[in-house]
Amino acid sequence: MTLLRQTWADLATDGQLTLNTATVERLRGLQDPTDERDVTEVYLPLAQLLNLYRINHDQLYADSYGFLKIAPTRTPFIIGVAGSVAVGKSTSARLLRELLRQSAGHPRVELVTTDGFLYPNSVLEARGILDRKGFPESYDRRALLDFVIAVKSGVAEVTAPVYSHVIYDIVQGERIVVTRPDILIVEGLNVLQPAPAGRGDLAVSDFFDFSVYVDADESDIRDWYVARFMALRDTAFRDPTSFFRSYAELSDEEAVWQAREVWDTINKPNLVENIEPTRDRATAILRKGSDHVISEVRIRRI
Ligand SMILES: Nc1ncnc2c1ncn2[C@@H]1O[C@H](COP(=O)(O)OP(=O)(O)O)[C@@H](O)[C@H]1O
Ligand SMILES: CC(C)(COP(=O)(O)O)[C@@H](O)C(=O)NCCC(=O)O
Repeated sequence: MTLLRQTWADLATDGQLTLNTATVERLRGLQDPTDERDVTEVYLPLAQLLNLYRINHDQLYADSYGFLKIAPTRTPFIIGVAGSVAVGKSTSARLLRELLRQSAGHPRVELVTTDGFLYPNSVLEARGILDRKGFPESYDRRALLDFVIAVKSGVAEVTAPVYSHVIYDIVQGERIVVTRPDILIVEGLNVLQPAPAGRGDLAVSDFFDFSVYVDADESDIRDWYVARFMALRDTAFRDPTSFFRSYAELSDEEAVWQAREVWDTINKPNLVENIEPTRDRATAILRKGSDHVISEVRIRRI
């Protein structure tokens, strides 16, 4: 079912849960105009719906363990957040993390981005796929799956590798540690992908209890990608350790050309071939207009 933004906003019943301007500004990504109104009108009802799913999930596990006569263990609720490069997934995932943390019982919520599971540049280079970063084959899917299974099974301490956009590679020796959260959010381009056909294997999406796809027209996302590239040229690309230092010297015209080139040869094909086809697998689709603002929400009913 598709709900226009106002109809969706009217579903919210918990006016207590909110985030202040400073928090929203801290959590939103570069060039992302998401504001407090979006939190109240879009993310608050979403967090409430998520909490309904979570309460039922916890009850189902408790009842099943009782039926099977096995010791009850706390099973974390897993949320996937998917969508194109530059669509604003990170903002959505961070806002949900914050809202869920504030909800009843103050659950422990962890957020992991799948870029940590990209193969290091040395491996991508050896396989001749350095220009396919973000495509399914550029990830160590087995390691990502093992990570999610370990968290879902309640392993006390699970670690994940860390990716840096600044050095454009996996950070050697750095890991993030996840210690038995109540909720795990897994955010990334390809998290809704099913397991490769014919292998009888599993995919991380098999472990999601709820999933969100952030959606917009490709031409709009391309414009946001280019605008963000221009903003990065004046900020992050100036960092002496940035892999993209040379981009900081590009003229406006050259920077637009370069950003479009990356979009047209990498991010658009990945969106069209791999990411967009997974959209209808999501429990909720947040649909953005050309102004980057969420205009409607689609909820999968089956
Ligand atoms: N080259 C870069 N340097 C620094 N930060 C970057 C760079 N590219 C992307 N980012 C940041 O990384 C985060 C994830 O970006 P992306 O994968 O495009 O997803 P989304 O825009 O959907 O959140 C964003 O917060 C973005 O601002
Ligand atoms: C790091 C990414 C693959 C996103 O990873 P994710 O966390 O979504 O798995 C992407 O932001 C990226 O940098 N792609 C490479 C092409 C580009 O520079 O836009």
